[in-house]
Amino acid sequence: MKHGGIVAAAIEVLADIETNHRPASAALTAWAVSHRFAGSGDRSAIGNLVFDALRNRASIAWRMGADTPRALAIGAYAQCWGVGIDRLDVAFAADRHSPEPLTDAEKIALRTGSLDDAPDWVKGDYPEWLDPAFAAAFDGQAAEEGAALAIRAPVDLRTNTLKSTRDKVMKDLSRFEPAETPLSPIGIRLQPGTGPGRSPNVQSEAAFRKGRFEVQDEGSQLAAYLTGAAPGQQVADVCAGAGGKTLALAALTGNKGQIYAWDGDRHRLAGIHERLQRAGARNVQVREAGKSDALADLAGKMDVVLVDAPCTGTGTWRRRPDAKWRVSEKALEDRTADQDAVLALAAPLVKPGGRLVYVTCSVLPQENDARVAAFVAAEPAFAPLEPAVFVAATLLPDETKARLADPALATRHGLQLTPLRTGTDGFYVSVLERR
Ligand SMILES: C[S@@+](CC[C@H](N)C(=O)[O-])C[C@H]1O[C@@H](n2cnc3c(N)ncnc32)[C@H](O)[C@@H]1O
Repeated sequence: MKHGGIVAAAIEVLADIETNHRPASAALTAWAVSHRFAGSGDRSAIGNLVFDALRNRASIAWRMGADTPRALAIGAYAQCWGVGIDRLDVAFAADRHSPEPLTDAEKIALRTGSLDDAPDWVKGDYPEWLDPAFAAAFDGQAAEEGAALAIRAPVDLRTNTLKSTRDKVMKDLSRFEPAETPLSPIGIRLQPGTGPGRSPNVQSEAAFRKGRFEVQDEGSQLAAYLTGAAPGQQVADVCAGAGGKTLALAALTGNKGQIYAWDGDRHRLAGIHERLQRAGARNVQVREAGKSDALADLAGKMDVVLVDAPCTGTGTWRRRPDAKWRVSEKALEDRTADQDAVLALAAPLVKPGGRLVYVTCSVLPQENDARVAAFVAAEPAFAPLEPAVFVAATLLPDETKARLADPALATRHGLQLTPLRTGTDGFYVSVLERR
């Protein structure tokens, strides 16, 4: 497909998302099913344009003076793919599947649209109702932090040290031009595609099938390190989901000691068994999902309890931009209630002197420091550690420890990683010691 057709298809998909309140991935699949002539390259180009439009929705709408699917797709094509008006006109003229030619008003908007007078939520491309939360979290940098959450994310991989080394995996994947991640000593970064270009799909690689690496954002890798888990320890992962952090913990503990993986939802936990096997993780016991008495025998015995809490996922907007415009005040309220519930469930498992580690992939203070503050008010036996203290107690290299101990990353009760600050997804980590 030529670019005119790609823009037209993106307009259709954006309209479907808006009209039918569908997730972007479902709308893209529906489009592909009804347009079987489109090849996989076309489908990923259309997907890229749709996701770029959603990542940058507020700023495109401001510049274009309209929030319609057409304005968003054309604006994303010009703003994110760097196509000037002349080339845009040529691209549209060269393809009979193009949308209607640009109007004079669109041409003026594309030429002169500016964000100079735009409010922070437009410059930062986040929902207006979250402005107070962003202002509180980022003290004068809300627009910049939001804008960094609106850029395509790289593909980050975690070397599975139970089976390989970073150097070997980088050789396995040399055709993707891998680079070492700056902070995680076992992370590998592949750059995302630009414009219509595909991002690397590494899950069909032999090295993946052999369990030598996992796809995992560098921030998530760091969160696993920040638990301080070490070989020989007893660790409970009570929101294990499909096991992303469980696998990282198994590698960190070198298969020595015991990890107990559990989740409130049996469907989410179901995927963990196959992943554990592929990764060669042998020190993980998966406890029966849903039933919290499945953890009763662990009470007071754990060195580390990880609560990788359910959250709004605001820190992952680079990867899931449609979620950004769907998140609601009600969803935020529901998640904070879940977070309080799961902290209360996890706390009794920690042994005296042990650590409760609270993690979210959110940047909203309501889900982060506020939850920790509410928890310690109810459970005075737990005290949040200073980031410099819990960072020092990890197996991270000294340069990473120095970077993560930077006071600029510290919040009242923990540590906040963001795309702007650390080049990772947005992750919050608080470590509480049981006195
Ligand atoms: C952020 S996800 C976990 C991701 C996973 N740890 C990983 O690294 O791939 C949060 C998980 O918390 C689970 N959850 C939600 N409420 C819960 C509760 N009250 N008790 C236990 N798990 C809960 C959800 O089912 C979900 O799998």
